[in-house]
Amino acid sequence: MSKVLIIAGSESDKEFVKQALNLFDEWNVEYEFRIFSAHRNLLELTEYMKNLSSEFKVVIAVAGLAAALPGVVASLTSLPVIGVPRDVGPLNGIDALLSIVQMPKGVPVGTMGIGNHGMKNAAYFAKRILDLEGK
Ligand SMILES: Nc1c(C(=O)O)ncn1[C@@H]1O[C@H](COP(=O)(O)O)[C@@H](O)[C@H]1O
Repeated sequence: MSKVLIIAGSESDKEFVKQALNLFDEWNVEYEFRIFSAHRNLLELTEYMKNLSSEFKVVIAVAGLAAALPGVVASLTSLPVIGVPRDVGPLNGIDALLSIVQMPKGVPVGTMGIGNHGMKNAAYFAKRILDLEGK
């Protein structure tokens, strides 16, 4: 069974991420949800990504503020990575968006919009990627 991996930067992102998890539950899409911060737990994140199961076909990486996480995840896998900028902090997600969207060449992150719509669209986009397998 193909699965989606969702990684968020903090426990404080959990409720936000739930919007995507609810959609996956509704669609019977399998997923794993993990919390890792590139800033705070880089070594653990790297170790986890090194041993990733081949069941995963796409990764969603969610972070607010200075959002290094999606780019770092994209540097550690050849799977498609969808980045979601969370609308937190004094800049309301503009900081996270700019951290995610301008990746150096060769390390792409498919960047969604800021906030709730971006989180839900990440689920829709991941589902489209999984659906390619049956086509
Ligand atoms: N942007 C990052 C990264 C990272 O990019 O590695 N790690 C945590 N964070 C973000 O910091 C915000 C506040 O986190 P805390 O509530 O833990 O202080 C969260 O939205 C998280 O995604």
